[in-house]
Amino acid sequence: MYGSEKVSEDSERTAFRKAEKKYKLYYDSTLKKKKQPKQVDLSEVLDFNSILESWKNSALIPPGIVPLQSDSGHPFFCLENRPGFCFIPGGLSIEEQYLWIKESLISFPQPPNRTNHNAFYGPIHDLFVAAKEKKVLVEESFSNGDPKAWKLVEEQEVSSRGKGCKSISASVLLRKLRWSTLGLQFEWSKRNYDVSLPHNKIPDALCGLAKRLAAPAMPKGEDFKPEAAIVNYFGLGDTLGGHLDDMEKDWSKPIVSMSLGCKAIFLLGGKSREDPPLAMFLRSGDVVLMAGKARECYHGVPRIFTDTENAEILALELQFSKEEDHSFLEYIQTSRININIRQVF
Ligand SMILES: O=C(O)CCC(=O)C(=O)O
Ligand SMILES: [Fe+2]
Repeated sequence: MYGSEKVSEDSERTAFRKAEKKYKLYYDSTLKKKKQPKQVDLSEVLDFNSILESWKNSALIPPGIVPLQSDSGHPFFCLENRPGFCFIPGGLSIEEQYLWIKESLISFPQPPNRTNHNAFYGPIHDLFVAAKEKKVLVEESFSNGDPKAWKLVEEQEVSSRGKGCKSISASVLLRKLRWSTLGLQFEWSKRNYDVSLPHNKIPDALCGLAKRLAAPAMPKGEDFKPEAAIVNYFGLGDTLGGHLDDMEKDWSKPIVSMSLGCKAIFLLGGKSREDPPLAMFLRSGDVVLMAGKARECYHGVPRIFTDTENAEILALELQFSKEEDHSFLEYIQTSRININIRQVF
């Protein structure tokens, strides 16, 4: 489901794939100077921020979009032709965005939570701090024949280990961090939850937040139980290919999906990859709910924007302007984080 995965020739020709190709990042090879992203026509991308503004100012709403209000009075939108899909513009306050960006970088990738690095390097503790301290992950081999293992060491220590020693800097690993899993661990190779893997419960504060956000998409009288979450990390050029999240038992319960950091384009397709998807912007703080019929809809993220004009992270930059937050600011200025929370059973 990640951008690097191969796509078959047939799926290359679907309407979903065409939209992915339309929006994905290409560089302009006609320009001699610095690599420049190719211009892309964004005129068909739904912008719920401006829809909200015109709704508030003049009660005008484009056809097919249904404006609603949560119990707390927060506005959100549904789509007539995609029942079960809700878009909550600015569903997270700036303070919540600040908190969950920090948690996504500091706590969420901590073992026993797994990340995309586990399969190759084993568990890595404190990756974000290690990157800040310019540490390096080195491969250790043991003379007693124990299997090799990777360990974080100070930069200066690397040269003393000799030329043959395999190593990779923590900052490169942080850049290559693509996902971490919280609560019940998702096993990507089997595309299922592996309940036998050690795991911590989803933190209470995140549970509370997810329950509150899930409310507009919940069946009446039922309670959302957050049991697992996938945290996706995107740098410029990273994509999340069209997919379904179909490994949870009860599709009447929503997936609660929160966007943090740089703006992205989200594609919401239909039941088939042949259905032309709707494109919409996802900004920091936006929340998407997918429940019921919407759980059968292909979706993905073909593009994130990291340039000042398009990233739209000014408020976040101010929030992270203290000296002690510099490393978070640096990361989020070129990244997007998505936390999506699920009830598994
Ligand atoms: O990044 C996003 O907004 C969507 C993430 C998603 O669909 C997933 O992880 O299943
Ligand atoms: Fe998904």
